[in-house]
Amino acid sequence: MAIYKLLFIDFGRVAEYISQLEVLTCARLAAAAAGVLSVSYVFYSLYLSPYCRIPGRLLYRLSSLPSRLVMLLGQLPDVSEADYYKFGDIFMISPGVVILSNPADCRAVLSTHKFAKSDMYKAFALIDETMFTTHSAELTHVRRRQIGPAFTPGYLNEMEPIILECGIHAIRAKWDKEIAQSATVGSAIVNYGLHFSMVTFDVFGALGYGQRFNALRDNNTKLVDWVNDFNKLAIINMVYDRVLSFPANLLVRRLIQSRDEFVAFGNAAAQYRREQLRRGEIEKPKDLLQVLIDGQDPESKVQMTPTQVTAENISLLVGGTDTTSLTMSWTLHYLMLYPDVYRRATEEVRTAFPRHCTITYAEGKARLPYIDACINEAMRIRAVSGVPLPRVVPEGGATFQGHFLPAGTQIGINVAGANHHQETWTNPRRFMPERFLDNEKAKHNLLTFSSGVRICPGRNLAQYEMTTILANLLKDYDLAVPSDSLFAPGHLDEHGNPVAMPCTHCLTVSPKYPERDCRIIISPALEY
Ligand code: HEM
Repeated sequence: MAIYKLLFIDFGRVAEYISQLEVLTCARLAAAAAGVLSVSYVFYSLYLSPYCRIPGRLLYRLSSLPSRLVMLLGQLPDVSEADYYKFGDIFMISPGVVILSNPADCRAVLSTHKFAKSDMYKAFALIDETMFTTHSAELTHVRRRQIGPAFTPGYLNEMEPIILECGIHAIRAKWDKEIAQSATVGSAIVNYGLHFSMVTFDVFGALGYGQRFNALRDNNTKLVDWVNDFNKLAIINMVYDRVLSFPANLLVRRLIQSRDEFVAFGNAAAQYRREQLRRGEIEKPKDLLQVLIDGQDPESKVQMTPTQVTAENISLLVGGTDTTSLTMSWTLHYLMLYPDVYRRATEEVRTAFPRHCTITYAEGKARLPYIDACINEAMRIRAVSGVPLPRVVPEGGATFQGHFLPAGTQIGINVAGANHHQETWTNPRRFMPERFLDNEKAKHNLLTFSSGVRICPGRNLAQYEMTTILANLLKDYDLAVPSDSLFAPGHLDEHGNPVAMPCTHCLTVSPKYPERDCRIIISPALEY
């Protein structure tokens, strides 16, 4: 029996009654009903919902629109950081979405597969499920066992000649050429943001595809364009998850075509490698592509299919290029804002190494603790992953900061908030690399690479690139901010710290105006 009969509602008579009412009266009734519903919703959200005692901006607690808008405008990193300072360890950013900023809480969530990644990650599974997109603990384990060997120190040492060739050697060649061709004798202005981006793509192109793209030298942006298109498609897929099906796919035809070309390129690179090896034309190279092809889970003995190889390769490329280059950009930016830090970093490297040499990762790690601390401090103060990492509360719910969160609540791990946590970091708004010197606890509290079961598997590769590039550049070049730069040491904020260039966020936290703000004057360091 229909429910309305149970409730003794005769809809025929209701309709007849409504038809007899004047239009104006109907409108008034509708408005009154909408008003009552709205007031009830606000009342429920603020006083009755399970989240009603959790602080947060009023509008954010009532609707998901403000946080979506903030995200669209690229302001999420600033808002996540500012709201941490305003509301503390726990706050709401959207109905049913709670942000955690206490490093211990964040680590507790990230330490277990029980708090699974949210559905948002599915948007990136544009080819196949990958280590990055999967919810499955089992697949995560398998993939980490298959791909993980690429990021061990032993294997990274084997890959280091390529990292140096496509990284620091390529930048040196570029910068020397810029200086030689500059109208100003002995110096040039370059855009480090652009150059760091190009080299990380070149390093990955060589390691993941066995090819030299020479993005930095020849401005070949093929790989960069594919990744940008891939990211755009993933973001649209996040907003509208049927975009890959007819008819919506017609609107993103170009992006789908670009993805298909990218996949075909990846498949062909792997196939070519297999054939070269089968014909005995080459020795087995030591690179990422080879690990992806060979990678076998020691437990299940499972290897990846060709599609999985290509999907994981793209996922590593997407996850590992901008993150690394942007971290280098923020590091250099902060060094320019804090002249004492810059001086100490250059003194350290120029005391430890002769003028004409290339510092390897192992040498840098062993003898350049201050530069290592500068990179860590840049990763803390401006984490390129500084937006909440979404996870879901499991069955049974969970309690954080005295608030019970029911199952299904979405948690955002506020990397920016945790990295500014005032009880964890002294004077968190200030760039102070020395806080990382001889301080394993500080490194443990740094959440920029995430933590726990889904911690960034590529962090060691990123460290190889960042240390070798930054240490060698600080050794070989004198760097200075152009006189027309808006962001210089003397330009202080209300807390007495140099104002950093503004940032924006798409998938990573990047300078908002890189053409304007990432310019730097370079000149060869004097012989010493
Ligand atoms: C400074 C550079 C980097 C930073 C700051 C960084 C940061 C992160 C963070 C925060 C996560 C967790 C994301 C989440 O849970 O939503 C992550 C995951 C990941 N990163 Fe990185 N990353 C960097 C470099 C790299 C590199 C070089 C690679 C590979 C070449 C890489 C590959 C990955 C992959 C595959 C994941 C997914 C892991 C999983 O979900 O199990 N990353 N990274």
